[in-house]
This record gives sequence, structure tokens and C-alpha cells, in this order.
Amino acid sequence: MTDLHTADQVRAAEAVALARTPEGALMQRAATGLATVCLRLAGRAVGLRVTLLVGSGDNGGDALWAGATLARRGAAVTGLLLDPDRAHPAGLAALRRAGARVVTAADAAGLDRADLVLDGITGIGGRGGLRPAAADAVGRAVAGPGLLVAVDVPSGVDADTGVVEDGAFPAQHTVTFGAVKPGLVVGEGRGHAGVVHLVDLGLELGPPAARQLTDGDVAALLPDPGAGDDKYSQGVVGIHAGSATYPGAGVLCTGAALRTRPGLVRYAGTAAEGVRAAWPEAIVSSGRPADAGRVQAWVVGPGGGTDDEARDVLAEVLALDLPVLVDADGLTLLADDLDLVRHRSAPTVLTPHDREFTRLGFDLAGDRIGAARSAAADLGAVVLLKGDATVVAGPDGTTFVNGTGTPWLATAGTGDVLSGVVGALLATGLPAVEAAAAGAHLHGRAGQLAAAGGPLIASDLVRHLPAAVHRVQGGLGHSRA
Ligand SMILES: NC(=O)C1=CN([C@@H]2O[C@H](COP(=O)(O)OP(=O)(O)OC[C@H]3O[C@@H](n4cnc5c(N)ncnc54)[C@H](O)[C@@H]3O)[C@@H](O)[C@H]2O)[C@@H](O)CC1
Ligand SMILES: Nc1ncnc2c1ncn2[C@@H]1O[C@H](COP(=O)(O)OP(=O)(O)O)[C@@H](O)[C@H]1O
Ligand SMILES: [K+]
Repeated sequence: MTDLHTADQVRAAEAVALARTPEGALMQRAATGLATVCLRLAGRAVGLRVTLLVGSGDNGGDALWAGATLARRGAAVTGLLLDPDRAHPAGLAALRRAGARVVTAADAAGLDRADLVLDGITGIGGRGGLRPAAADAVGRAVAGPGLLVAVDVPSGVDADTGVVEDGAFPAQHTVTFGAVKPGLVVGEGRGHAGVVHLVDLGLELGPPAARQLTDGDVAALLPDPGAGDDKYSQGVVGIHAGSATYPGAGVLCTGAALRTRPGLVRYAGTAAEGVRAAWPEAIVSSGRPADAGRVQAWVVGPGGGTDDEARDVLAEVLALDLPVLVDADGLTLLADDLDLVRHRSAPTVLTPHDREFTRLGFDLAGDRIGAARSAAADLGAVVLLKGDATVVAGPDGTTFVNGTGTPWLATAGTGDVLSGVVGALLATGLPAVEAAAAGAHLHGRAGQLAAAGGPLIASDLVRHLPAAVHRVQGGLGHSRA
């Protein structure tokens, strides 16, 4: 599990640690970790041309100390001071002692000729868009071929929300201190942070603001069937998806559920013929969900249409005292009457993409975690907000940010697959927020495995689900023909 802590949480823990450690010790730990990662990434120090972009706070201090270490190892380091009078004094003295060049914006030529650019303009103290001089320096430094490494947080990226301001530093790597901040793994911030390296400062942090599951976490939620299991005991999921004219969503969703937890999957709906042909393993009926037989969780909505019949089915399923996942057309219908969800006592999982989320009446500014959380609290439901780095929020504020996936998932039908995966996990009896987070993780892993073979379509994703399960359990993963 990767714990994600906000800037305020890190600052509060740092204050406690600062009071207990000699002056400068924490910054030394941070800068040593930073220099170590830089040396590993660059592969050498001697002759390495390094540009430091140095702001006026402690983030600049980290860059100056790390620059001094690199210079002592033989790198040709240039420190560009954006605010020379306020540069971290001890860090600046160390850089000068190490023999590095120190320049100001007025005489900073050749910023684009570095092999390594260290962004120490702002860290967790940055506010809003970069000031013009800082933005100009970023623009010039990133124009060259050098490796772009952000110190703690890419300048111009909000550490908590991942909102990216104009002119922000587009890091390929971010060396972050004390804890991974949510803004490095969510929203546009994820793309600007690149690969995140954590330097442990030994901070005593409280409960995280959000978490990211690892393969091992997901494997622990997905035990293999044991000798005492039968086809019912792993949880039976019911699927109502697709239609006679458009059976695709029913086929994909049912297949995804089967490929995730193959015990037993029931399908009930008007795509029965297509689903039966594709998945002889499923128990298929063309009747209403209430007549389909016992299940432990329902999936309703993908490709189900928005007519009166679909509206009745949605109300019927939501009236059951079982976990229910609502997706796609089901969400469009739900937007007319959110009380259908608010009144439930069994768990509900809603899986909107951005347009569906706003259709439900919620604001989606840049803060995806905040948006998913407030919708979840309002509705008393788990909200899984899809996209690059899917966010899953529970009504009690429990939050996960997904760390798997690939942009190749941006293709029709992959959402139907996600519904089937999460539905199957809900039926196992997992807490709904964990089922949703684990489902998003598995779905993303399947996407990565499928995309390794080139562009993927949604049925490839279904085929790769067993390999994804195998992979999270520690295997290398292979696909099924
Ligand atoms: N507090 C600590 O114990 C430690 C802090 N560390 C570093 O300290 C950083 C936080 O330091 P600070 O609180 O000094 O804050 P920062 O250095 O992140 O930023 C504050 C400075 O940036 C300027 N600034 C703010 N917004 C700006 C903008 N939009 N454009 C241009 N300049 C802007 C401000 O005028 C201020 O001088 C962390 O991110 C981390 O890198 C590490 O050294 C570890 C130890
Ligand atoms: N750019 C992207 N990067 C990573 N994953 C993405 C991206 N775009 C979409 N996805 C994922 O693909 C799936 C798309 O779901 P959805 O929009 O409901 O598609 P459909 O309705 O066609 O099934 C979601 O799991 C989403 O997280
Ligand atoms: K920075």
C-alpha cells in the first residue's frame, strides 16, 4: 500500500521532526536522497552538466545541497537563483564551496544545454501559477535534452490536487520527501510528476489522506478458492446490461465477471441471446433481475438504455437489499432521482466517467479526489471516478487512487468490463470501497498486459483478466487465446 499524505500533513509531521533533530538535519536527509536518485538516473557524475532551478524557499535549499553533492563528485553544476537575495543561505554557501557556478536570470545563458535539470523552484509551499521569471526559466531549461527531475513536487503542480498551472515543470522523475503527495499520482499532476521516488525522512505521519493499492494488496483481497468452496461460495454476481439490439455491453460485462471470479455469474436482460452464445458458462435469462435467482451483488446499467423499462429495472434492483453497482445508462437515469441511492442501506457503487459525473449534478473542477469524495459523502455511496488514475471514494472519506492502467483503455466497452470486474468482487463480500479499488487495479493491470501486444479492444481486456489476477498474485502473467 502506498500512503498518500497532503502537504499540510507532511508539514505538520515535519514540524514535529524538526523540533527533535539538529538544525538542517532533515534537509540533509532530503538532499542526500535527492542526489542519490540523480546519480542513479544519470549513471555518472563526472562531466555531467547539471542546471539547478533555485527558488526562494526550502525546496530551493534541497536543490542547492544536492547540487553541491553532485559538484563534489565531479559534475559541472550551475545554480540559477530566481530570487538571489532569498536563496537558502546555507545551501548556497555549500554550492559555492563545492565550486559550482552561480548565476541569476539576467545572465543565465545555455539553460538548455544541461544533461540534468533539477527543479527546486517550489515544493509544498508553491501557490498558483509560477511567477513569470520562474516560468521563463522552466521554459528555457526544458527546451533542451536534459533529464527533468523535480524536487519534492514539480513546480506549478498542486501537491494535493494534481492541478497543473501554466508553465509548470514537466518532470520525468520526481524525488519526493517524507510521503508521496496525492497531486503526484492523480489528475494532470500524475503526468507532470513522471516516475515518483520517495525519500523516507522518518516522519511520523498520521492516517493517510488517500491510498494506492499494490499488487500484493489486491492479491490479499482475492483469495483462490479452497477445498471447501463450491460454485456458490465465492459469491454470485447478477448482471443486467446490454440490450437485444446492442448485446455488446452484456457480453463484455458478463465475460469480465466470469474471468475475474468464475464461480457463478447470472445474466438477466434482453441481450440474453448474445450473452448465452458468448458465455455458455453463465446462467442466462431474459427476464427481470428479481426473477433471476439468488445473487450476492448486482451490476446494472451498461448499455441498458434509458427507456421506461430500463428505469423500472434500475428502481427494482436498487430496492433490493444487496450491493449494487450502477454504471453508464443507469447513471443517466439515476441523475433524475439521486434519492434512489441516498435511501439505500446496502452498499452502492457508482462508476461515472467525467461526463456522467457532471450529469449526476456534481462539480468536477481540477480536484478529482475532492470531487469524488464530496459526491460519495452526499450520496452515501462509493464513487469510482474513471479516467487516468481512477479515484475511488467511500462515503466515510476512505479514498484510493488507482496506480495501474494505460491510455489504451480509452476505447469503447472498457467501462463495461470494469463494471463486471467490480461486480464480481462485490459479490465476494468485500467492503464496497475495496471491491471498487481492487477492481480498478485489476482492470488497469489487464489493460497493461493487453496493451503490451499493441492496441487493445475491450474483449482483449476480458481475455487478459485471468493473467492480471495471476500477475497481482506474484506471477508474470500470460494471456489466454
Ligand atoms: N520543512 C522541512 O523540514 C523540510 C522541507 N523540505 C523542503 O521544503 C519544501 C517546502 O519549503 P517552503 O515551505 O520553504 O516552500 P517552497 O520552497 O516549496 O516554496 C516557497 C517559496 O516559493 C515561493 N513561491 C511560492 N509560490 C510561487 C510561485 N507560484 N512562483 C514562484 N515562486 C513561488 C515563495 O515566495 C517562497 O519563497 C518542501 O517541498 C521540501 O522540498 C525538505 O528539505 C525536507 C525538510
Ligand atoms: N486516458 C486514459 N488513461 C487511462 N485509462 C483510461 C483513459 N481513458 C479512459 N480510461 C479508462 O477506460 C475505461 C473507460 O470507461 P468508459 O468511459 O465507461 O467506457 P465505455 O463506456 O465505452 O465502456 C475506464 O476504466 C477509464 O478509467
Ligand atoms: K520543485
